[in-house]
Amino acid sequence: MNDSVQANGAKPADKDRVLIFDTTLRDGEQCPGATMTFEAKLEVAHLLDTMGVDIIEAGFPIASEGDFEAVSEIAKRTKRARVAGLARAIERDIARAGEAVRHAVLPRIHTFVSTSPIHLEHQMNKSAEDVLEIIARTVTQARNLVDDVEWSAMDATRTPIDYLCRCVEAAIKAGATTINLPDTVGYAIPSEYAAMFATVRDRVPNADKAIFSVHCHDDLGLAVANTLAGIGAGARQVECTINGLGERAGNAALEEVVMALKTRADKLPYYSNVDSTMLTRASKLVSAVSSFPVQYNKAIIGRNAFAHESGIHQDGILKNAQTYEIMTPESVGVSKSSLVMGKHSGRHAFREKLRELGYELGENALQDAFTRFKNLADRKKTVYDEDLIALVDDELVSAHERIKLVSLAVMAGTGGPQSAALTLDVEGTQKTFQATGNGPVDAIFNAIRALVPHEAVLELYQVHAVTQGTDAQAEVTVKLAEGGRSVTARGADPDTLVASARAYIAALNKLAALHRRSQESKAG
Ligand SMILES: CC(=O)SCCNC(=O)CCNC(=O)[C@H](O)C(C)(C)COP(=O)(O)OP(=O)(O)OC[C@H]1O[C@@H](n2cnc3c(N)ncnc32)[C@H](O)[C@@H]1OP(=O)(O)O
Ligand SMILES: CC(C)C(=O)C(=O)O
Ligand SMILES: [Mg+2]
Repeated sequence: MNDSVQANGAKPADKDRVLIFDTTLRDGEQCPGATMTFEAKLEVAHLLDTMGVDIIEAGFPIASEGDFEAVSEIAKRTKRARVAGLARAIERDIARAGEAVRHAVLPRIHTFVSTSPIHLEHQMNKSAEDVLEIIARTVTQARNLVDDVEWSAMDATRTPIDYLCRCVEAAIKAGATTINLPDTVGYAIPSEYAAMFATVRDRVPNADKAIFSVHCHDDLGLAVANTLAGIGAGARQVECTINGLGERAGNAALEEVVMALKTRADKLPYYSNVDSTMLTRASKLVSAVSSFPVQYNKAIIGRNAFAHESGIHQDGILKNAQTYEIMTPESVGVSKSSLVMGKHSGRHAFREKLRELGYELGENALQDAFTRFKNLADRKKTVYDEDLIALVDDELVSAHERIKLVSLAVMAGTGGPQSAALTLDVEGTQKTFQATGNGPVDAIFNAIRALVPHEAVLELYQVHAVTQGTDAQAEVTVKLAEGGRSVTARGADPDTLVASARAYIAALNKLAALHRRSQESKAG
């Protein structure tokens, strides 16, 4: 239930309540490729009912047997919301819609007819006077079936205002309890859409007998802006869809409208009864069942809506989330903001991320790991947690080692022989060697053998990708055996050859450490 409080601390009045009419299952399903199964529709309707949507437009019962079945089953199962079925201004459509919603606790028939000259002439082939008569007849028919009838003027925003007022008056006179003035083709701009509502509400003598409704399409990307403008001009029902699913560019997105009202209650003193913490869940469900992916940067529920990669923003978020977030992730059902590690990230976020992963590094180790991370991020599109773990593990091991990799350049390809120019830091002294080999890895290992002569035998060499993609970090495992002892070590890097060198060097360091320890114990 609504718990919103206005900026001045007062509870909003009933007259400021905006009814949320969800048409995901009707207008949303109308967009190419979004067809949902019967079971999926029941699941979506259940969630909409639970989250506090006021009216669920469950389908267009005349469209198909399946649509009829879905509307009637949703009508039977829905506990709190009204359930609407859509019908053209045609007797059989209205009868079918009435039949489908009749078991609902709160049934609604939503009937519509075109009012704009272009639709009347080219689609309906009817005169303006014909349509006035059709409105009176069909709304009366619907009202004889149910008490709650919504009438829509299809293409209202391209309809001359005088004629639109006559149609609205006729619909209310015939018993319509909700009047919807849709921007069917997404043509309106906010000031114009608001003016249409203001004029109709002002001029139509029986306007106070109906609730006015907005229904906006996003052809110009203005669906939500127009919706808010309509509310400002007195509309108290909003028709919208989860994820903005709908005809062509879609309908006004429910989550955007709900959160705009909630977040900007100072300028938009209206409220809805939708539980906003369920928005993310609803979005995921609709995306899954309609097979429509949600764009990453979609407002409110896109995966980047509470994700931050740039260092300056991450630093701000860590200090106080309100520096870069105007609503809390919890308010839309996301557990917390995420800090995404990438080439734009800074030290504050890097340290915090490592803490989350269980690492507490000293200043120098952190600085070294950060330098390697930046290097990695420059070469790799996404730095996953696993990449960081591999990188820091590697850093922790090599920090105490006597042999360190300084640089590596490899010549590989079909020409052969492959060669590797390697520089190592061996106990504080840099040494370089260029070796050839039977393949680039062999060349690298030969160079290491030349720089750090040893008897150890390579028993295992294995490569695998830490994360997915062609830019994934490679993790190489090397096993070396010497004098009855064997050690296994790993090296990670997006470059498999560098990872190979790191792994071999790490194994040598381990062998040396073992050797040192046994010498010490013999001496002690
Ligand atoms: C803006 C909107 O979203 S409107 C809703 C759009 N949604 C849909 O169309 C989805 C479901 N539609 C359907 O399944 C089918 O179109 C049906 C069952 C409704 C009708 O199918 P058909 O009888 O084969 O007609 P078809 O779709 O080809 O043409 C539409 C007919 O409805 C008429 N029509 C369109 N809107 C209305 C209306 N509001 N009131 C009365 N007649 C209308 C058209 O003029 C056309 O009539 P005609 O056959 O006399 O030329
Ligand atoms: C059926 C009506 C309300 C509609 O979807 C529109 O006009 O966009
Ligand atoms: Mg529509």
